[in-house]
Amino acid sequence: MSNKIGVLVMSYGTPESLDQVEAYYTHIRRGHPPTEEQLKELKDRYEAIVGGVFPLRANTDNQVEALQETLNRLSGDSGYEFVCYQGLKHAAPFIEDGVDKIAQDGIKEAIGIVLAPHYSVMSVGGYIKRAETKSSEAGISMKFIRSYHTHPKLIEAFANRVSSKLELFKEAGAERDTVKVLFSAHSLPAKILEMGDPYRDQLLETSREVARKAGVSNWQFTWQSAGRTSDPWLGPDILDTLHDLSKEQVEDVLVAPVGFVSDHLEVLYDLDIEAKTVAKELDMRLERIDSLNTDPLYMETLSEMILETVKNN
Ligand SMILES: CC1=C(CCC(=O)O)c2cc3nc(cc4[nH]c(cc5[nH]c(cc1n2)c(C)c5CCC(=O)O)c(CCC(=O)O)c4C)C(CCC(=O)O)=C3C
Ligand SMILES: [Fe+2]
Repeated sequence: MSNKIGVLVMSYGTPESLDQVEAYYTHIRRGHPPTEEQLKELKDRYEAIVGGVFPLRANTDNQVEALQETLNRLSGDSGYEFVCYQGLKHAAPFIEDGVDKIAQDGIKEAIGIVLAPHYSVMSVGGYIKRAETKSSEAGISMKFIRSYHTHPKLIEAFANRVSSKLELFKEAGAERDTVKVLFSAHSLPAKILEMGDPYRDQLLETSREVARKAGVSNWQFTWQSAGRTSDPWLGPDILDTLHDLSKEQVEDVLVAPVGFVSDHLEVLYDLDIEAKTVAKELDMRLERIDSLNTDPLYMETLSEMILETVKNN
């Protein structure tokens, strides 16, 4: 008899069309609608990346499908069958919808995992809290994976991407060690540090391990995509970092956004359009590593974390 285990795969969520951007933004702002100006600015950014297509939608679908396939392949004859459900933070199907579906399918045991490797009480912590509340209401026993930022296969996947992009600089005549590798992640309000949040330290650990694995010594960490609010966010921001590097005569920069696992607005706009424009003004060459998306090493990272959690029951 096969023992079914639900896997709630949680991700940020994205609108599916331009007319859904307002509802999405209002949800991110905890029910406070954006001003006309804020809304236009966000719509403009989505239009700039792909003209009204929302890549994170299909990317998340693909990741969840690939995860279910990888997980069931790796679990072999364990006797378990894993069924994956999506639960999104700010768009449908919401985290609560995913838990409801698990319950409707009569599954009593589930694992929750987030498509973001690093834990912060403000990011992954928020996903887990909502899933926990809903699953206890629904009578599902749910365990969570809080982070997987140093899993060897995750490190390997990022390191492979760094190495292959460094080759491009080499072909263009730049010595490997002159290329500055900039690891980056989504900024959060600076107050998380006073709360003893592990987010920054986990990101630095990932960066250090990827650099070591790829044989990179010329690197630093920087933040990106900070919110536009009055309280201070973690810095330095990547745009300031580029200005500083330019003053140090750095000409070649490879950005490795290790806080993200998929192509979406923060990568395709904040890096590929905004940061690239600034680099160009400064006469620097800026490249970005490819996103993990459904990289088999990433799918194996998630699967191994899930299988371990089930085994340790
Ligand atoms: C830590 C973190 C991650 C990484 C971890 C994770 O993946 O969870 C992340 C990812 C993402 N953030 C995304 C989009 C947005 N985030 C915003 C706003 C905010 N992000 C925050 C944090 C994070 N965000 C915070 C503290 C805010 C301020 C409002 C609040 O306190 O909650 C806004 C509002 C406008 C703006 O500020 O730009 C947008 C549009 C998309 C989807 C893009 C797409 O659709 O392609 C993705 C993957
Ligand atoms: Fe965000």
